[in-house]
Amino acid sequence: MGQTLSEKIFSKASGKEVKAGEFVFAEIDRAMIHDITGPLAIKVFNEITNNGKVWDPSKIVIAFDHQVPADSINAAENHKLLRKFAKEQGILNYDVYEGIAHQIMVERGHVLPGMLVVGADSHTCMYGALGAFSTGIGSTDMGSVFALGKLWFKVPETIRFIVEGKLQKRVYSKDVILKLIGLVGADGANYCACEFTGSTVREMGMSERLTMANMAIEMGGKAGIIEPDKVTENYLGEIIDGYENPDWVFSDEDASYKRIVELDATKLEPQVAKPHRVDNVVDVGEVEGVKVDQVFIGSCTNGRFEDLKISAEMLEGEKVARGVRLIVIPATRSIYRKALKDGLIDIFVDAGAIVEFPSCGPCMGGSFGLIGNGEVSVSTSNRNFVGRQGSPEGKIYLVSPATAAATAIYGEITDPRKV
Ligand SMILES: CC(C)[C@H](C(=O)O)[C@@H](O)C(=O)O
Ligand code: SF4
Repeated sequence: MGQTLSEKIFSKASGKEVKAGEFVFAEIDRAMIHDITGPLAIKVFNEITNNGKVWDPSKIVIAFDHQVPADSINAAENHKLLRKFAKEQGILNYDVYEGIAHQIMVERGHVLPGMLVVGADSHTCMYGALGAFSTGIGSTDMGSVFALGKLWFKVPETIRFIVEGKLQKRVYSKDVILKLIGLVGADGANYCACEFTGSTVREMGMSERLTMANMAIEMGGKAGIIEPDKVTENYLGEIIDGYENPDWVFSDEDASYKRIVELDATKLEPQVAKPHRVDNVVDVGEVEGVKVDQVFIGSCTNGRFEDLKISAEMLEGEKVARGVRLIVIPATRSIYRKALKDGLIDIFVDAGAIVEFPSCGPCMGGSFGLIGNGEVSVSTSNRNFVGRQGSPEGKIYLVSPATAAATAIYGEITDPRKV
């Protein structure tokens, strides 16, 4: 019997041939913390090592993204603590205002195919788009990773999602992943590696693949994974000088899967996750006309250059509907710079949007851009739980950047194919 990509990565990381269901103690290739989860990881690390040294400072990344610039004294103190720790430990990969941790991890070349990566954040599953096994862990687990460079895992079973066919105009990977989450449910892939494959996925660029893997956690997945190919090679070739001979890993033909889920994507309509569950997914036609107060284009799910470009092309020469707030946040500084150079920021500002500097922004209602009682938010992010973006009496609909742009123009949920 062959092995899945995840079984292979865990075999390498634990130094023995393993199958799903086995418990392993595996070596970690990269570990990420950010301004919310980092302080507790450091506290635990200091307790268990008596203020010792981390296992390998070059493998640790510290990002500042949830509350930047500091929006409270508490946040400022957290930032201070992280900077101090980075300096004391010789951690060079710490960036105060560079953008969302997950995007930094991929665009700075911290993640390579075949790696085992952990991050103290649930959407760490995103980096699997590069053919790595990457998963979110708690801050206390991270404290021990910092000390040992190892962590125990149960090797997950894999669900294979095979998506076939050409997507219609203005239907994107966000619609595909929302559809899949709707099909299997928010707990449909609990503790499984979600492997995305099929011609639709192969046709996607890296930005779209990252959106898919990012939301694996919203169906309970331990990781989102896409086998590496030419797209992966080109992406890494552009960001890493002299990148070659990748340590690529693939699932064997005869690997065993927990489940295979197939989707014919040719007739897929733009999808919307209605309040208050990510698996409450319908075709856009079912919610068209719902009046909105705020539209947010950004987050680790859809804050990349390609997402901004899709939205900007639709907003060019248009105005945001009266009474609607459109907040646009590029995921990282480099995306922001590219969007500036390419004139996208001008288009957003001319249309009446508020463009903010890279951060998580309103995605989890942590700092700014909150919604009030009874208000409706349409968001390109990944969660629409009660109170996620402010008032528990508010409502959040999750959509693609195209549906978000169309909605901002009309002030009500709108099918992007009409714009
Ligand atoms: C703050 C952090 C723990 C959290 C996560 O892990 O997902 C956040 O990023 C989120 O999206 O809810
Ligand atoms: S953008 Fe949203 S989902 Fe992503 S890490 Fe930040 S808060 Fe979490």
